[in-house]
Amino acid sequence: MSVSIEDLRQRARRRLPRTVFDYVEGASDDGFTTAANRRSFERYLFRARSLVDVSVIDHSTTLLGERLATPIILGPTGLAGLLAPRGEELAAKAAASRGAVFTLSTMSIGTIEEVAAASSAPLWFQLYVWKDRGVTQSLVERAKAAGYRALCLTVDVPVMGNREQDRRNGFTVPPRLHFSNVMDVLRHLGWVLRMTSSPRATFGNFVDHPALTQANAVGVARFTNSQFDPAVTWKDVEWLRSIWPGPLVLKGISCAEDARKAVSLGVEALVVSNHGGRQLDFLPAAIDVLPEVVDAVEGRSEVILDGGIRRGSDIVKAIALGARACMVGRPFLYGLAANGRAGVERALDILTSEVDRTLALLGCPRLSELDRSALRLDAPASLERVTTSSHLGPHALPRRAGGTHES
Ligand SMILES: Cc1cc2nc3c(=O)[nH]c(=O)nc-3n(C[C@H](O)[C@H](O)[C@H](O)COP(=O)(O)O)c2cc1C
Ligand SMILES: CC(C)CC(=O)C(=O)O
Repeated sequence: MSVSIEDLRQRARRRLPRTVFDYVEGASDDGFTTAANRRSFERYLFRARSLVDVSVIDHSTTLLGERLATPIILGPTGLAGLLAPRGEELAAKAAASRGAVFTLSTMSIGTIEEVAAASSAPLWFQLYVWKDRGVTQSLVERAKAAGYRALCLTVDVPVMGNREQDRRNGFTVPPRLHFSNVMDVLRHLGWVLRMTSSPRATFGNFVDHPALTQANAVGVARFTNSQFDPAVTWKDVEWLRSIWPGPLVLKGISCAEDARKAVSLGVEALVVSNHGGRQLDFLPAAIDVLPEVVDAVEGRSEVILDGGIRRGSDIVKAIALGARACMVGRPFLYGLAANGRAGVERALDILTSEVDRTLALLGCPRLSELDRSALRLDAPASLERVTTSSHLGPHALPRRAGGTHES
């Protein structure tokens, strides 16, 4: 039985061919940022209160005007349908069963319409802007027609990050057998057999694209770099505002200046994210950027933290630092690969029960009442080893003016 996200990860590793697992794990360049996303959570320690009635725990939150049963959002992940047949639909169903938001990637295997039809979860659509603005506009219109509630524009992929392992593996869409991976694929016949029931093995929203035939496997970076527009600017945010009637979310914000610019354009929510360390390497850990962005927006936009969450305690730390909710990527993908819909539900249940236990032990029964006073903001000497090895220094965290830290 999987009792932690790491257990699900190990199961996913056993069940997936190496090239597919490597794609999920993929970090750019030296993997500094991916590792920092995890490591930096260790720098935030708790200040627990005792003798508080914690017999009832409330981990609900509000986001974009909606009350949500859980602060966990399933983030956009391209090609999730390679982990299990109809993978996006299964994950969206799991999200619905737990009251979580599911975000569908532009680059999913399942289409905008298939996923909307399969799930009653609150759905967000993640957008990559294509050079052909006609394609972009039609994606937005399809999402609107299918009932997606928010449009989540990813702003940290002007070009694809350098995922060296995918390049070594010759990872393509559809995945191709070649001399170097044939033995590995044969060792994962269960996956091969399961995937025979998949409707397709390429980007579902672009099935008619001439570059995407079964006969013509393309490298993900080659394809996306040829289609995504590296010239996207704030003007496009204004354009999207004009064609999308609902809330707009920007994902991939990593500094105060961009946060303030987004607020000035009326963007409703920002996702502090470095794409799980898959894009620009040597960005700081997302949790270390969070206070800067929270302080910059001054409550005029909601802030979501994304990157490195593997424990409920990570979620509690992010909420205490001012996030409204947290996105997870790999944790639910591990669950999906390990056991389909039930695996995603397991991932959500593991994180939720860890949130609840952490809140109880912290003496704060309501997630919405967390603030920075729940954390020790200065890394004590016991953390020196961690801070030294992470190159981040002990005082990266700006204090909120008038914070309750000393109370
Ligand atoms: C396999 C995979 C595919 C991803 N695809 C997308 C995508 O299509 N669009 C996007 O905005 N982010 C994408 N991401 C980034 C995630 O949305 C999220 O930012 C990241 O996974 C968070 O880090 P975590 O995996 O540590 O939770 C992807 C991440 C992974 C692992
Ligand atoms: C298919 C890719 C474009 C998805 C993505 O954004 C990623 O792998 O990080």
